[in-house]
Amino acid sequence: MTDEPPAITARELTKAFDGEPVVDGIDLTVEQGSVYGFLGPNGAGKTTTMRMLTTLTAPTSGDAAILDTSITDRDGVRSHVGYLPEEPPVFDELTGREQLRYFAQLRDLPPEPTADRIETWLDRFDLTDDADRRLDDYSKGMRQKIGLIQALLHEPEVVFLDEPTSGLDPRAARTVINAINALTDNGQTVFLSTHILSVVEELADSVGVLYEGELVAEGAPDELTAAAEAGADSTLEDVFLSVTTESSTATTAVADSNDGEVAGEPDAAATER
Ligand SMILES: Nc1ncnc2c1ncn2[C@@H]1O[C@H](COP(=O)(O)OP(=O)(O)OP(=O)(O)O)[C@@H](O)[C@H]1O
Repeated sequence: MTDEPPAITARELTKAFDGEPVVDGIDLTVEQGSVYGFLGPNGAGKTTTMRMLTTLTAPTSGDAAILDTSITDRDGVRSHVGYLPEEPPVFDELTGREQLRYFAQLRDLPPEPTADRIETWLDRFDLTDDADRRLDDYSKGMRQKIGLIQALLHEPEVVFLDEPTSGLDPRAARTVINAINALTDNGQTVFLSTHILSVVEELADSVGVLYEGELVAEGAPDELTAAAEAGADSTLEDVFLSVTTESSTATTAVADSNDGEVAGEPDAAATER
């Protein structure tokens, strides 16, 4: 389509702890302006993958790039990415507003537009009235919102979100989902890890399922569900369950990245990775 680089590429990306790979040679390509839903059971290696892609931990082997900037270039990658980890890094003794201003300073963001932007985000997430309360008085959901604003404040091209709706009430979760949609409208890319499959179904342009450190299925949500055993009635949950059981092998429906189609019958669609 264009010669823009992908937002994210990973080649044979591997991380081992004590010689045991927890992320085992994954290959990924995420196009700019898309939402990539990253699924997998607890302990599959999702957070470790995101930590590698955001330069918080170095791979044992393999390589990855954000917009053509290798993850070995920490400062280069940091300027392109925002990251909301499962536990947002905030200082309990600061107020919500102070935390965001402090983060803006750390990022060397220009004070004036940033101050306005902070107020806009606080308002959007219904936090204006609580912005001068200390973070140790915040609920989990409120801290989550501050963490999310922090990940978005510098308007990064690529945003990594680990369970962004965790702890949020339905209204706040809807605000986050709408905010994710607005990001992609703005050309930003979202790499979204969540266990809430309805969020992935609603938002993701493509989905990858990680199981025991390997990418066992990948494709557009409708392609994955079409290739699942239950056929037309399949849901992402069916796909998730079928590719993440002990008995499943790492041979599952994977969309052909060239033509976006899953070939043939469900069983025949199985592709070795
Ligand atoms: N620093 C570490 N040292 C040793 N093992 C680690 C370390 N960090 C993660 N692991 C192990 O790597 C595996 C993958 O963990 P990871 O947090 O990436 O999984 P996850 O898919 O994000 O899980 P969850 O959905 O529960 O958040 C787990 O077995 C975990 O115990």
